[in-house]
Amino acid sequence: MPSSSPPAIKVENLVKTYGEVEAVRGVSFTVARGEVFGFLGPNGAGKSTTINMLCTLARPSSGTARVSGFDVSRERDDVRRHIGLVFQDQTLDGYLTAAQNLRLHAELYGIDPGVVPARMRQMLEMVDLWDRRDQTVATFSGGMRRRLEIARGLLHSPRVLFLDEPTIGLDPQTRSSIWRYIRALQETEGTTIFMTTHYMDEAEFCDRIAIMDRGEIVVLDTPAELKASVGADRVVLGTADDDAALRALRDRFGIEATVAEGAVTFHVESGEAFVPRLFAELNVPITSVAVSRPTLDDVFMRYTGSTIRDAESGGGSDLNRATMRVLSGARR
Ligand SMILES: Nc1ncnc2c1ncn2[C@@H]1O[C@H](COP(=O)(O)OP(=O)(O)OP(=O)(O)O)[C@@H](O)[C@H]1O
Repeated sequence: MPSSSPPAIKVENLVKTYGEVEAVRGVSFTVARGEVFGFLGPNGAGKSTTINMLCTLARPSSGTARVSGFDVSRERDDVRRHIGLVFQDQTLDGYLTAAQNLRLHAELYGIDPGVVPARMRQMLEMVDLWDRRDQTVATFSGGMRRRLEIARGLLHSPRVLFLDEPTIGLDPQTRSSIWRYIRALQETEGTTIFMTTHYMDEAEFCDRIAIMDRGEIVVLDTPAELKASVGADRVVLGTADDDAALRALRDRFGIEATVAEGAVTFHVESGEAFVPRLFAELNVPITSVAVSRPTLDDVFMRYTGSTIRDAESGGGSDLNRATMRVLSGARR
């Protein structure tokens, strides 16, 4: 990347307060051009508020953000021209056909009419809706609508595409095809993708992930580095004599293991490399062995204190978090 080209997104000390609630508490990060950037966090963490500021839908209380080189407060129209949005609230017109929805969007964005038909075809083919272009959207399934929204969000060749939970509620097949489009886009058009998701398996596909909690970014790195930061692999052993295995692990390897759920359990840096040594040196018959690497679930748990599923199901947490924020703000 030439040094003269600005990053896709550059955020510095961005703050958003709603009355007493500090929804976003001074976040800073940079997203490189062409990157697929994942934004995770429990409900009420401040993800939507941050995205809304980046998309010029909400004004920052303080701090700065530049998208594709343009300031979100002072150059809103320029920002808007260079971004695409696929949000959770559906904004397709059900009475119009797929093609009509896209044409409307092309007009709103002032796309050169000469290039519209070819671009429409390209996008509709990418999301496998070309054959359905003349059907009304009201007849589409949820997955088809979402695919059409993605096609529409891309019609004007945005530099940065914001996706808010693009695959929520979709079947695994549609989810994986949406990911195929996202990757294809990144490769063919160099589009930067900024997305939120609650699916940890999808977060794995991101180049980098930021985890937000209570208005702050608590960690930001590649999925691999994040998992490495959580630490050691977990090894679960079935043995013929657990007590003897615990003693042998301590004496021979200096490992303090425990018996959990009927199996000898411990953590080591590199589980796979360790297993052959176990078989060779433990001197206690091993009946089963399972090694598991830290997952992004472990990462989420480590940095937010809850699993993504618990975080998702905690319906009342927004209010609690807001209250906590007010209280913690008041203490400062
Ligand atoms: N318009 C608003 N007025 C008042 N408070 C708001 C407003 N929008 C968001 N908040 C508060 O700001 C905090 C952050 O909300 P936000 O929607 O950004 O979180 P989120 O991480 O996107 O959550 P979710 O995963 O549930 O979408 C919450 O406490 C929320 O109640």
